[in-house]
Amino acid sequence: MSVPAVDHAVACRGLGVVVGEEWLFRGLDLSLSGGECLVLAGPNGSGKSTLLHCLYGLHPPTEGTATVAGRSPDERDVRFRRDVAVLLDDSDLFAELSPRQHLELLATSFGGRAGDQAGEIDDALEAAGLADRADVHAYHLSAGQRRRLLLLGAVARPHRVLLLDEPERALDDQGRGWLATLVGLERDRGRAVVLATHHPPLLDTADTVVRLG
Ligand SMILES: Nc1ncnc2c1ncn2[C@@H]1O[C@H](COP(=O)(O)OP(=O)(O)OP(=O)(O)O)[C@@H](O)[C@H]1O
Repeated sequence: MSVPAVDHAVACRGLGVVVGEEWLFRGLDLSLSGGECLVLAGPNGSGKSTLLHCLYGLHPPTEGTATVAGRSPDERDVRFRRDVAVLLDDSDLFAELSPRQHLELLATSFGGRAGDQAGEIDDALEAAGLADRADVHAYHLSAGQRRRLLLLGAVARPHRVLLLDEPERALDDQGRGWLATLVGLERDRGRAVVLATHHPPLLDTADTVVRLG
């Protein structure tokens, strides 16, 4: 499903975060429209995850402003969550649900009817290389298979903006190729993507690279 491109899907002005007594980053200006991808790069501890937390309303900036999908980030606000999908460090699965049940749950949670998206779910599982694991409990999945399912879950939600923290983690070469395709599809559908990565080929998917640290 395509969504209308949103001008300035992400906009930050003078954003800064202090951790302890030091500025992790400061004076950060970002501007991203629908259909664009912004990649956050930088060494361990440079603040990439913290910046993503700011954009999802999980970490208040020390100074400056952030606007995401036209709102001040607040993950408790259902209107915000309807526009902003996320895969963060601590994103997790329901151990007792299968990949298919996870995606069905997401489909029905956001207004769809059970069964309506069965074909799309099959296609998504196939593309992610999870077709033969579609009906096993999530606790039987490998780390890379869990990561693939978490990514599928993030993009299965309605959203205009997608935030991804090191989405390549635990993925093999084939999985990283699938991830790059997924990010390309998101852009084609008019979504704005912000991702933090240590995987250089993902930098090629970027319209803008912001290096922290
Ligand atoms: N709430 C917090 N309280 C204390 N320190 C924090 C907090 N949030 C982040 N930090 C510190 O801020 C620094 C940046 O962490 P962050 O996870 O944002 O970096 P990163 O660039 O994502 O690193 P990595 O590449 O290792 O994932 C770290 O030193 C971390 O310990």
